[in-house]
Amino acid sequence: MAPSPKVLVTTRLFDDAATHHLVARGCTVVPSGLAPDALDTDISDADLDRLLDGAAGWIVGQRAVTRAVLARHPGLKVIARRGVGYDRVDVAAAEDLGRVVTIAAGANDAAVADHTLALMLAVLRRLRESAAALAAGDWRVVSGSDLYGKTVGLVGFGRIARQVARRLHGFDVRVLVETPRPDFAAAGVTYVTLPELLASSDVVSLHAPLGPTTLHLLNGETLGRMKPGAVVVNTARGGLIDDAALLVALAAGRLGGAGLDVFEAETDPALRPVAEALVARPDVVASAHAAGSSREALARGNMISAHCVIAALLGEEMPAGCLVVDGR
Ligand SMILES: NC(=O)c1ccc[n+]([C@@H]2O[C@H](COP(=O)([O-])OP(=O)(O)OC[C@H]3O[C@@H](n4cnc5c(N)ncnc54)[C@H](O)[C@@H]3O)[C@@H](O)[C@H]2O)c1
Ligand SMILES: O=C(O)[C@H](O)COP(=O)(O)O
Repeated sequence: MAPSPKVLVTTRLFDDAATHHLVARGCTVVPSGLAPDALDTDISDADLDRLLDGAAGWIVGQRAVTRAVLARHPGLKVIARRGVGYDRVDVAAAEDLGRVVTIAAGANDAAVADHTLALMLAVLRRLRESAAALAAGDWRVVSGSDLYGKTVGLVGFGRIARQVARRLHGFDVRVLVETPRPDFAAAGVTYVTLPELLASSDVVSLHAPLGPTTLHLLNGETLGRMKPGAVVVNTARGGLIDDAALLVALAAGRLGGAGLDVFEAETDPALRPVAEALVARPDVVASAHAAGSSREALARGNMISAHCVIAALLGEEMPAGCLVVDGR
């Protein structure tokens, strides 16, 4: 290993504490050159190759890490996600090429769970319409629905969904869960199939990773199986929902609204008009992939990803939170 291994940081909102830690452990930190809150998907391929030249570590945001990029940079030993989703990283290629891929497991699960509840409640209580009316000087009451007493269906039951379930118990709701491995004995949840969950839930909240089995999990057909007036919440990944089909279902009045933090348009600019039509709707409460980005979660994720890179480069044991992921 070079005496002062180069670590490229392209994830947005990286902070000084994590940078100083990398430097203190002998790394040379190379920033992306973008504005601190800009997405690394905005870096051109040529600029990325220039930035990665000679890098041993890469703390990456939502940018795709492809086999081709990895092959062009044989000195790149470790790719660390500051978050937990790694659907944009070709982990099979990384494994083939002997590279380490890590995530910051648990760094942002509380933040995403809080945000999920915020979206759920905001849609149910029609806070967007209420706030807009009041801002326009209209003091009428905009009446929404209780969360209390409802049935909430969670798709996926990993770190985030379990935190969502814990929070939901305080609302006295029935919690249904659909997951491929219903082996976690959680009090107060009932494991069901996806068709059962869709048919019974007043709120459907998505917490599964994006992959071949979850792409367009909610599409025209499955949205049509949901209870009339039900609410959809997605704080997981754009691509779990067919956004065009969701727009059709909302416009037809089939659903009660949607809370959306993630959109297909994030990775497919051709779908921008669909995302824009969704976020313009009064029954949609939206944020721009911010669920996991509370100040506290960012600080944790930044420091964990720095630790992951250092451990991989210096051959140390991976510290708590650093989870090495593979292609299986
Ligand atoms: N919006 C944000 O800012 C943000 C932040 C963090 C995570 N995320 C997304 O949330 C996802 C979940 O995060 P996590 O930390 O809970 O991950 P996790 O790996 O702990 O849990 C994922 C769960 O999904 C389940 N799953 C896998 N395939 C499924 C399928 N076909 N149907 C139903 N369930 C399935 C898994 O068995 C597991 O229970 C991440 O993959 C990421 O994409 C988004
Ligand atoms: O996968 C995640 O945890 C979220 O998408 C947030 O990722 P980020 O921390 O890289 O923004």
